[in-house]
Amino acid sequence: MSGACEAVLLDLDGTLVDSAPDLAAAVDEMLAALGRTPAGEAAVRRWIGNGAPRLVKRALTGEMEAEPDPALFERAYALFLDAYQRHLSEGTRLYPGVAQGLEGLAAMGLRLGCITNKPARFTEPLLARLGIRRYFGVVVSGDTLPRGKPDPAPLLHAAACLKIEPGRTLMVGDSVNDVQAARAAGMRVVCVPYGYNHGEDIAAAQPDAVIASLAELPAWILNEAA
Ligand SMILES: O=C(O)COP(=O)(O)O
Ligand SMILES: [Mg+2]
Repeated sequence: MSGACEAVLLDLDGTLVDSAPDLAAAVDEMLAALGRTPAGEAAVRRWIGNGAPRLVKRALTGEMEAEPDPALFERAYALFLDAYQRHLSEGTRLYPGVAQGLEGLAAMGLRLGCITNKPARFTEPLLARLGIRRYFGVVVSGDTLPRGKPDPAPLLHAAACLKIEPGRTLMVGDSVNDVQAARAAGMRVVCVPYGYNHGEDIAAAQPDAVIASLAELPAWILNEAA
């Protein structure tokens, strides 16, 4: 687990991009179509991270793990998908330091992957529109495999695609799901503190390090994991 770092897997929402404004717009449009009160962006920020179906269930129930009526969920999920498709990249931006960090990692010759719980139909256009698709040798979305993070499968799948051992692969994320998936995959994990961790301090999940921005990542790897 302490081999030199040869690949870096990066989470999308809350790590590379602040997508909360567009996700909140889609959630609120869905709720309005169902005759419900809007949730607002602050609530949506706490609900992001376990994929789109769970986000919609949280918006319908106000609970993190509750199951809404299946027929209501189906209707709401279709409304959400339609709304998010239209809002996808209106207000979504790269966080400061992301472009510099990706460029630095690529210049070090590291293989890069993007591992997100976001559905693939949104991941690919978003990466392309923000101009960062070309950095990633593999993209694994929330519906690429039967299970998303915190299951280690998406991370192990990405490492296998890049032909790099898990012990030589670093996960970078914003949430406890990223830390748990990395630990279960036998990978080191670095977190950023600015994303969506359900309102909790990410340091409590005990990643190997917390860095203020991705601009710090190339130097961290050179010092800690080269
Ligand atoms: O919950 C989501 O849809 C996305 O979350 P992630 O990109 O942080 O994995
Ligand atoms: Mg995230």
